[in-house]
Amino acid sequence: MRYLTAGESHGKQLTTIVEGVPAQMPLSKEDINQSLSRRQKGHGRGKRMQIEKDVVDITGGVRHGKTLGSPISLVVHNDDFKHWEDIMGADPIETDQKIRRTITRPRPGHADLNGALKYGHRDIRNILERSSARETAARVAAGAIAKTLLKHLGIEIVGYVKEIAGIVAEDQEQLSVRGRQQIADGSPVRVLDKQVEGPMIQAIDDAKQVGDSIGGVCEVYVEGMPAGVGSYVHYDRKLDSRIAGSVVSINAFKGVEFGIGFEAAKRNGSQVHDEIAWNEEKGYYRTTNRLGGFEGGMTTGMPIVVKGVMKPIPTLMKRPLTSVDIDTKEPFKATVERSDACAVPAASVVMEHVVAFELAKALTEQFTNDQFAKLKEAIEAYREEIRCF
Ligand SMILES: Cc1cc2nc3c(=O)[nH]c(=O)nc-3n(C[C@H](O)[C@H](O)[C@H](O)COP(=O)(O)O)c2cc1C
Ligand SMILES: C=C(O[C@@H]1CC(C(=O)O)=C[C@@H](OP(=O)(O)O)[C@H]1O)C(=O)O
Repeated sequence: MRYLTAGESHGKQLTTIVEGVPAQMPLSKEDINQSLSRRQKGHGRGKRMQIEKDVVDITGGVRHGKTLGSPISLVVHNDDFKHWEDIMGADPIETDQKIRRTITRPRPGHADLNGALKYGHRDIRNILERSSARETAARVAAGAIAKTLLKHLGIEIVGYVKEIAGIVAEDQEQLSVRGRQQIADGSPVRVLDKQVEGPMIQAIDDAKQVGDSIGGVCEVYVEGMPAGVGSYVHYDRKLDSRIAGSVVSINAFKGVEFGIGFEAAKRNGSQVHDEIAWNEEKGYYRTTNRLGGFEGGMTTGMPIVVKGVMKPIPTLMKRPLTSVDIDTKEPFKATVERSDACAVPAASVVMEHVVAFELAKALTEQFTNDQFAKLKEAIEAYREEIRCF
């Protein structure tokens, strides 16, 4: 499976093409719309989320509620486009209008300056339109198809907020995937301990009030992946490395951890590795899950636990950093009209969906992607084979 997305933040629409989804898998608009709607929730977003109501139009690859095996094309319209038609249209415009609207002041921490240097654009709008995390709506649409595939195979995945501005949601460790889903379904910023919910929301409100931004940590938890998915034989087949790449590819994500992650550097080996046990019902399993479900680039059959860290949003409403105008070369202090103060809750939904895509991709590569029923059958047979191994 693979996917491509196209579209600018304030352009007409976002388009996603997903290729390699097995034929005859049940898929409805509702499966995708639920995910799109979850991505739009979450405390800390700016005014744009009040304008957009993301819903998908399936324009190819699905007929009568089932996939055809052909590429699936998905469209999500930008409701904000109506305010931007003259700025974002594909047709040429008058030079004086162009000059008036040209953006020449790059924001530190965004793609503005590097993108302008690389592509030679003197109007930074040509960079920010595509580097905007609006594109994550298209990625969530692709990931929702992957999630549907996983669900039909008995694999459950959920993403939620782990930490915001240093405030940690401690009580999640003991929860099952269902418990974690309840957290994510309600409001992605809600956590088990009500004591924690308050301070997180407060931290976001405080940042908003002073016109600054804050980041945090998202966690994705997966139950039901069989052991041995991925491979140790070549770097680009290691599933943990593919997941790490997909997480860091989310806008503003700067790091990834599996299981205890960076904490492993401080511990002895006996406190890091997970002992192997066996019983008739489960087959092989680990008595702990400190490595978060991966050994040798392959799943261990234990829950996958992966964290991603999101830096604070770079556009700062009232605490502008210094930058340089690319026309005048004069320093200036950036100010803005609209931005998110914190997008960690929304990003946890994005992370869930990019991880889901990597898992579905690995399963369809390892087993089959022709017919969904055959994929299911092959995985069930494999589960039984490894249980008795
Ligand atoms: C869901 C989500 C919403 C975001 N909203 C904003 C925003 O409102 N303003 C902003 O400057 N950056 C926002 N970002 C972050 C930028 O898109 C990101 O920092 C930028 O693309 C540069 O990429 P980098 O931070 O990965 O280097 C958002 C990111 C995500 C995941
Ligand atoms: C539009 C989305 O997020 C946007 C991501 C974003 C950025 O710079 O990354 C900047 C903001 O866009 P605008 O300048 O239009 O307010 C966010 O709203 C979305 O998540 O759907």
